Amino acid sequence: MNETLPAPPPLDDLLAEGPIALFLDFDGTLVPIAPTPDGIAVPAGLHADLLQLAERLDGRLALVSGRALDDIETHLGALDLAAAGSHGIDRRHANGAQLGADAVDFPQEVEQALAAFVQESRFSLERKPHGAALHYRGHPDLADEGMALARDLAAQHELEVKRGKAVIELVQPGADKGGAVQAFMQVTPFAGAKPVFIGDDVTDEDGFAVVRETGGIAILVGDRSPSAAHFALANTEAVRAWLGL
Ligand SMILES: O=P(O)(O)OC[C@H]1O[C@H](O[C@H]2O[C@H](CO)[C@@H](O)[C@H](O)[C@H]2O)[C@H](O)[C@@H](O)[C@@H]1O
Repeated sequence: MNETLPAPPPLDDLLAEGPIALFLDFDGTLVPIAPTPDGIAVPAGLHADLLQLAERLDGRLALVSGRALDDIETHLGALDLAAAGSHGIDRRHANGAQLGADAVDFPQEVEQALAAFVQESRFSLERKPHGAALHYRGHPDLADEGMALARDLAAQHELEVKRGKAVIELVQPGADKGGAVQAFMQVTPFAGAKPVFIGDDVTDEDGFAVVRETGGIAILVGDRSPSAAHFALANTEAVRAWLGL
């Protein structure tokens, strides 16, 4: 638990002050971190609980994840929620309609280069339509090698590198969670509400920065310093309890 950040006020208290728009990270926020991306244990009824919460917020709830949207659907079922996947660049309204421009596909030659690289290494490759992730959980010694490769490929193909928990990712320029929050906050039903962003990873700091700049509330899950968050919750269980799930 972050010792310098206080717990957020109860959700009911925030709602009593006015409408809020809730932006929720997925891994490490709603679902505990697991050894592999497919090995997560999704709490029973999570999707139904989120739908109920979204209804309570008049639809102002969006998932904002590093995962691809179709990957999240393999774990939650067909999404009836607003969501932004692949680090926020692939955005959808709750009815499934695209929000903004279509996200650009990940270059095939980069995916092939990564696939060839992981065959000869202890990394595992997560393919996404708009990015790719090199996972090295359990092998922290691989981080420098992974970063060197990712930086090279990013420079050659005009991509960007993101680091997360035991993962190095290549993404399209502009893929960041802050951009997703800004995009949702311009449209119904989010516009005019106070944004609240909850996330655990360094990639969530982009979302924190945007809600901070726009008078919202940033909530860190776990511990990290520095962070732009105002408040902290200890873990995914504390998040679900705070949300009333
Ligand atoms: O933005 P998020 O929803 O938090 O997604 C961030 C990345 O999460 C996943 O990787 C992380 O979680 C895995 C399962 O717990 C874990 O094995 C891995 O070490 C973590 O980095 C996902 O696989 C990535 O695509 C997301 O970008």
